This record gives sequence, C-alpha cells and structure tokens, in this order.
Amino acid sequence: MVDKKLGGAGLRGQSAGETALSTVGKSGSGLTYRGYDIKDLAANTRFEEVAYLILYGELPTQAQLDAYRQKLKGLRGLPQALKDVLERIPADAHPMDVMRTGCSMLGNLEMENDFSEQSDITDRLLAAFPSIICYWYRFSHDGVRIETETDDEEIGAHFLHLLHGKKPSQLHADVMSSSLILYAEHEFNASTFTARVCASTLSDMHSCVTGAIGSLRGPLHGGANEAAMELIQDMKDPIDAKTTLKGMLDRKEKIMGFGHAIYRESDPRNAIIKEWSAKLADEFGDSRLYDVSVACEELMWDEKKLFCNADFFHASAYHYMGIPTKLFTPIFVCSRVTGWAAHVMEQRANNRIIRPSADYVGEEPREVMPIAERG
Ligand SMILES: CC(=O)SCCNC(=O)CCNC(=O)[C@H](O)C(C)(C)COP(=O)(O)OP(=O)(O)OC[C@H]1O[C@@H](n2cnc3c(N)ncnc32)[C@H](O)[C@@H]1OP(=O)(O)O
Ligand SMILES: O=C([O-])CC(=O)C(=O)O
Repeated sequence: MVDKKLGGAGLRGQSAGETALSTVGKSGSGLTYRGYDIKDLAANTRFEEVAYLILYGELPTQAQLDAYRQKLKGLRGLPQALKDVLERIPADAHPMDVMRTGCSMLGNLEMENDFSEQSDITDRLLAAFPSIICYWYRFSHDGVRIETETDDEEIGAHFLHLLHGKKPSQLHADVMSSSLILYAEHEFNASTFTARVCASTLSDMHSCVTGAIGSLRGPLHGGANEAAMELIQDMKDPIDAKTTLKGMLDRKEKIMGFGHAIYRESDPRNAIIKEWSAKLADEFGDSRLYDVSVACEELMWDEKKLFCNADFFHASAYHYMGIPTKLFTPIFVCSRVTGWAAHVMEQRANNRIIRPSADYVGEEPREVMPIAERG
C-alpha cells in the first residue's frame, strides 16, 4: 500500500486543474485549507470560521464572525413548499436522497438567477441543510413538525439541537464543530470533482451541489462512515474485532473506513476524530466501540499497511452522540457544501468546460446491415 504508485485508472495522479483551496497529501503537511494546517484549524477555530475561510478567502475577524453567524442563523427556516416535499418522503428513504431532493427543491424555490448571487446561495445552503435533514427525520420518524429556527450560534450545535430536541452539551458541540472542520474541504475528491464538472458547463449552484451529494453518497466516498458503523456495531470486543476483520481480508472483502486514494501512510484527520471518540467513550461510560475500532486499526495496519481514513472513527464518535447511523453521511454534506461551493466559484472564475477524452476500445468501423439480414 505505502509503495503503491499513483497512476493509471481512476485518473489517479493526474492533475485535472488548479486550486487555491487546499492541499492533500503534500509532504510535510497532510492537509491544508488555504494554507492553514488542519491540526491548527481543528485546535484553534470553530467550524463557522473555517467555512468563512474556505468561502471568503481569509479567517474572519471577531466582528466578521459574529456577523456571519448572525446571517447564517437568519437562514435556517424552510419554505412551506419544501417542508411539504420533505413530509412526503417516506421514513425508509435514504437520508442522502433526502438531502439531494432538498437541495434540488430549494433550487426550484430560490433559484440562482445570476452568478453574483453565488455567495448568498451558498450561505443559504449551509444554513438550511441541517434544517432539511432534521425536519424530514423528525417528521418521518417521530411524527413531529419541528421549528428549525433555533438560536444556537453554531451549525453543529444547531444540528444536534434539532435532532434531539434539546441543546447539546459543550463536549458534543465541540466534537461537532471539529468534525465539520475535518470534513469541509478536500481538493479534487469525487464529489467535489462532480461539482466542478457541473460548474464548468456554467450550470447553477444548486445543480452543482445536488450532483455532488449523489457522488458523496457512495460507500467508497462519504458513505464509508455509515458502512464503518455497520461493521463495528456487532463486534463484541477487540479479539472479536480482529478475528472478524481477518476473515474479511482473507475473503478479499473491502473494509470501509480504511485506505485512501491520495494519502499513502495516514489520513491527518484520523488522529483528531480518534481523540474525540476516546473522550466521548469516557463520557458515555462504555468504551466497547472505541476499543474495537482501535483493534481494527491495529489489525489493518499489521496485515495490509492500511490506515483509517477520516470516516472510520467518525462512526463511533457520532454513535456516542446519539446520532442515528443513517444520518452520518448527511452531516458530511452539511460541512462539505463549503468546499463544493468554493470549488464551483473557483471553477467559474477561470472556466473552461471540463471535457476529457476516452481511449476507444470498441468495434472497428462497420456498416449497418439491413434488419432482415442481422442475427
Ligand atoms: C472521506 C472519504 O471519502 S475517505 C474514503 C472513504 N472510502 C472508504 O473508506 C472505502 C474503503 N476504501 C477504499 O475502497 C479505497 O481505499 C479507496 C476508494 C478510498 C481508494 O481506492 P484506491 O485509490 O483504488 O486504493 P489503492 O490504490 O490505494 O488500493 C491499494 C490496494 O489496497 C486495497 N485496498 C484499499 N483500500 C482497502 C480497504 N479499505 N479494504 C481492503 N483493501 C483495500 C485495494 O483493493 C488495492 O489492492 P490491489 O492492489 O490488490 O488491487
Ligand atoms: O479525497 C478523497 O478522495 C476522499 C476524501 O478523503 C474526502 O473527500 O474527504
């Protein structure tokens, strides 16, 4: 794994354009957003500061942050027509499909008429996504029509408040803020590239983000945090964890939450979310999920030199905060919309339609036979 060369299928190792937004896997610094190391950001900022950095180019002053939070707070309400749509989506729908539909419906109701509106449209999506997913979840699962306009200062706390019907503890608010920072931006990953391809046709912001949600949904990308939870939830203890994983590796099964297309030795986001998971396990008073996760990490490194990516310890961390597994990937959307939108804006600012070529491997030229002679 560590020695594997970048190249070949999946456009791996090929540059597909320029970005000033982030670096991934550059030696000396695993992940940076606009020049700031992810560890520095996670330790010293809150998510709204990072969203502002990604979208507006610099970290905000206190006055700018206050104004930005105030703006986002004022954008949490959902139009009745969107609530009507959300109420029609069944409880057994996939929540990522709810996000996709919610984003698309908002695009019908609050269309981006001109690119000069792109920042306001993005702020609206950033503010509205927690409302969209929680409104649908609480209506379809609990039969409750929630009020989505809370006075929480932060997006992460607002999400937990809507989900659980009460304000979260400081620890949970801190974990959510950190988690949203970790997920915010990641260069030309599959969902962001989807957004950029869409943007390159000069399409609207809602279309770009809706497409990106579809790409993030898959288990090889954002969906891995849910798949990781399904994997660890039945593991009894570290020994059971190692036996289970060994069997899966012997059967050549993929272990979700491990490996990465770009990082070769570690994902810098893992150490941060792992530390939060340990703190949550302490608070929860039952460390089984954390312990089995550590055992999985050890075994995967020993057997395959594969490391946990950002998703693996998110599974236990989110679970400890009482978040239902199927809402894990939608939280990723609530964060990554910042990166997606910033890439859309960057693409628009220096655009050429993205249209690669393909190596043809089909039939040689031939003539159409009259239908009676085919067979
Ligand atoms: C936030 C995110 O989106 S992070 C990614 C989340 N996705 C996952 O966790 C899904 C599981 N992981 C994977 O499927 C892959 O590691 C990906 C999709 C992330 C990267 O794929 P690739 O770039 O093709 O992986 P890479 O080239 O490094 O794979 C090297 C070898 O390790 C194997 N491998 C990679 N990841 C895993 C895994 N999680 N479990 C088992 N084997 C793996 C590959 O099958 C490959 O084996 P091969 O050489 O015999 O074909
Ligand atoms: O970069 C990737 O391929 C996937 C990833 O970790 C992310 O999008 O956060």
